Amino acid sequence: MADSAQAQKLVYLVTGGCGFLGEHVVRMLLQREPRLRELRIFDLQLGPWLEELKTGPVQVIAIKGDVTQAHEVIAAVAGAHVVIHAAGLVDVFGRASPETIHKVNVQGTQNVIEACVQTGTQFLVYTSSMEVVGPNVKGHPFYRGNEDTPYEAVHRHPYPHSKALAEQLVLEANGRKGLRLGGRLFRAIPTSVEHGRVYVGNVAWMHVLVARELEQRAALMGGQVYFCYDKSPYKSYEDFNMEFLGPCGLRLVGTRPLLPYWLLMLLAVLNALLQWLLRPLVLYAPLLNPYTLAVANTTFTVSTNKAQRHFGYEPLFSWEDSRTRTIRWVQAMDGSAQ
Ligand SMILES: NC(=O)C1=CN([C@@H]2O[C@H](COP(=O)(O)OP(=O)(O)OC[C@H]3O[C@@H](n4cnc5c(N)ncnc54)[C@H](O)[C@@H]3O)[C@@H](O)[C@H]2O)C=CC1
Ligand SMILES: C[C@@H](CO)CCC[C@@H](C)[C@H]1CC[C@H]2[C@@H]3[C@H](O)CC4=CC(=O)CC[C@]4(C)[C@H]3CC[C@]12C
Repeated sequence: MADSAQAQKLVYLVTGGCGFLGEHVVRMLLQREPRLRELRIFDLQLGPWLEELKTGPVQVIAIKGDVTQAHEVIAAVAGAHVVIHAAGLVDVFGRASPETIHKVNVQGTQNVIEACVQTGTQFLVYTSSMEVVGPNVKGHPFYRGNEDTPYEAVHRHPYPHSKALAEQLVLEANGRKGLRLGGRLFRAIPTSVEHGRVYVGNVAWMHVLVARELEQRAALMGGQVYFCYDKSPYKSYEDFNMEFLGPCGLRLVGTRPLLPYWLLMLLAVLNALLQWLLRPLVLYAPLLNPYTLAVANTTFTVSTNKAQRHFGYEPLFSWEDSRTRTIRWVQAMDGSAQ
């Protein structure tokens, strides 16, 4: 009894805990962090699924709050041993204004850092983005690179720009005291363009491990950047999607892109122009714009074992398991959309 009371001593806060990644982190912490006493979940929107978590041995506290509001963040952070900051505005489609993206991703992160410093929370794990590294607008491939691979990063788009600024803030702060299925998709991207993808469960697992090991290995791990990786195969964006969409009844038509690249780019530019023209009347934010086309059309994969070397990370879910789970998830999403 005394042992378990002593063992269960940690207070964690997950910002963006009701988002796609955040929910996985929350569930993973409850399953796999035996030292957890209290788990605070901070988000703009709280999901109804939180209720079921409140009946377990860990005290789960849902906090409806906004990372852009410094006082709300301080109140949530106070007394937490570890903060996992996964809240963010993910938008590469022009839905939100650059100012809003900056406010949530950069100012929000600054507020989290300040709250940690002010309240004495020593351990902050920040979810960045591959977009911070690239691909760059020049289309330079990043072929199975690792955290030390030189690559010319250029951030013209508001989302990667904001994530890069926020990552820099976190690094600098280190050490400071204080769909409908059944249909066809048309291939647009060559199969030779390789994309790195990671199963969300493994990303969540890496967060849990980093947070757990950070205290013991602060000298090694503090201020470090870790790529997320697992055993997912290197494939083009569309071929990878077909690993899940194929078993759900979708078919990818064409072994080569059906439209030439210049035509896709023209469509992308037209979309951007339409977005600009229509903005006073209606929000037009299609999937295809010059930025998303450049990302989809540039090889960007990682090959590293830094997380394994620094804190013993091994993927929790095999590729087969990740694939099966994702197929089930896609099927469930489709079911609930109908
Ligand atoms: N979706 C992706 O492909 C990738 C996402 N990331 C990063 O991972 C993190 C989580 O992303 P996802 O779970 O995919 O996105 P998501 O949109 O599902 O989750 C983000 C969560 O943050 C919350 N949030 C947004 N603004 C907030 C605010 N002002 N205050 C409090 N909470 C707020 C949202 O309500 C949402 O629940 C983000 O920081 C994102 O930049 C990194 C790499 C890839
Ligand atoms: C041209 C289309 C033909 O099928 C395909 C368009 C696909 C794009 C919408 C996606 C291709 C790559 C995606 C991005 C990538 O996975 C990295 C990301 C990381 C983040 O932090 C946020 C999301 C995203 C930018 C992701 C967004 C969608 C794509 C651009």
